[in-house]
Amino acid sequence: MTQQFGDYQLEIYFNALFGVQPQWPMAFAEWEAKALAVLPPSVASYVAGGAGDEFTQRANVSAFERWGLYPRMMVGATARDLTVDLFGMTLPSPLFLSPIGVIGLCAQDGHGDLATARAAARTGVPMVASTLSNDPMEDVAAEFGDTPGFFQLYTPTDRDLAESLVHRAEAAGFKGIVVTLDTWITGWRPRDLGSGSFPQLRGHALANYTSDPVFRARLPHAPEDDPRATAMHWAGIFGNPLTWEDLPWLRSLTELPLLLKGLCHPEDVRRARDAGVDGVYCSNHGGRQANGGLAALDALPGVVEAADGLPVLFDSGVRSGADVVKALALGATAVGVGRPYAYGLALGGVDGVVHVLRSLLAEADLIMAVDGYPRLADLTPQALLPRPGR
Ligand SMILES: Cc1cc2nc3c(=O)[nH]c(=O)nc-3n(C[C@H](O)[C@H](O)[C@H](O)COP(=O)(O)O)c2cc1C
Ligand SMILES: O=C(O)C(=O)c1ccccc1
Repeated sequence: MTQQFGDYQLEIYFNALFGVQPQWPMAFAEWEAKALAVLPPSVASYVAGGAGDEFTQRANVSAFERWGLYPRMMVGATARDLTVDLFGMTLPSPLFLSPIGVIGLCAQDGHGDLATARAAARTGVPMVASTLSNDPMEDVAAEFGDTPGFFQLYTPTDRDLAESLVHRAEAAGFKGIVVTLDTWITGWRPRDLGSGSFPQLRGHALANYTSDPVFRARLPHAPEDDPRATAMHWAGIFGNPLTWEDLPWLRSLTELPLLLKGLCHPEDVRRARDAGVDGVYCSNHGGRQANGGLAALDALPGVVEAADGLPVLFDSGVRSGADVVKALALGATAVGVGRPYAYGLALGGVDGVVHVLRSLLAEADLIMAVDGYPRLADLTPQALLPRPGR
């Protein structure tokens, strides 16, 4: 049975009819404003901020405005099918939760990684769990229920540690490894620089390292005894400036599906494909890494063409169900939600994340109904028209 995600709308109206008013904001701008007001200021600016004057971050969002979906009438789209096949699994929807390294800090109790995993269990929306986590990956994976999860690897320079992290992810039951390529060095982020605050350097989100036997063995003291030295050691091994010559080694670490995150150029996608990756992940890290660059959405069609049938995951700038539909029409296999769920978590914990995901899915589902595209396969580039004059 496919879920009719649009039913969330009826649930909200009927609840209100019987005296239960909606608990949370219904649109991104309000989630964001309210969440930023409740988060500690340094976390709020870390999450909301990006590289440089945040031109690319804004471009990610405004790129969606340049496309419009052609409405098609008399299709009879009474039932929609949003199920997606990915690496042999059938997912109820094409959404996933993008990795957010400080998601733990977005929850009041500091366990936002676990809360996000619980939201994944409740919605069937897979979580891509970051290497940077307040709770060890084994504890995060234990919350997934029947929903598959993916592990996002920040490849350390210490190869033994990289291997240990991947093997732990396999043992914990993750269904794929997502290697992020665009963050081996941190971009120029004026907001964080202005406050001199970088969460990981203050010891946050390092639980996957401090719980790792290889990492621990390299430290002269137990991480608990000297958190500052631990964070300094982490800073020394965190970022590996990988080259294409490293890809066979990464590929050799696991038989799980291997995806590369941060690919935007078609030539890079072809190289990745030739080297045997199982999927590509088109993203510019939400405009947090390099400013002045293109919107990720503008790179998506070229990535899809070069991927030549490999699954293409996409994120950067998705703020609404309409955005989800447009990314799917431009060829994404699955669409990642980033900042919006961090804000949902800050506002309402697990329920807040579930609300954000259900809202995005309800809107996407209702657009597919109203505009006459009942199946994901109906959403093709021909369904879109660039808006004139933009
Ligand atoms: C606060 C924050 C932390 C992030 N941490 C990670 C991370 O640990 N690993 C990773 O691959 N991407 C990370 N990202 C990037 C997201 O996975 C995703 O690409 C980005 O949020 C998409 O942009 P959007 O949120 O503006 O839609 C982070 C993003 C944010 C906002
Ligand atoms: O903040 C980020 O986007 C992120 O993923 C990160 C993680 C570690 C170092 C620098 C950036």
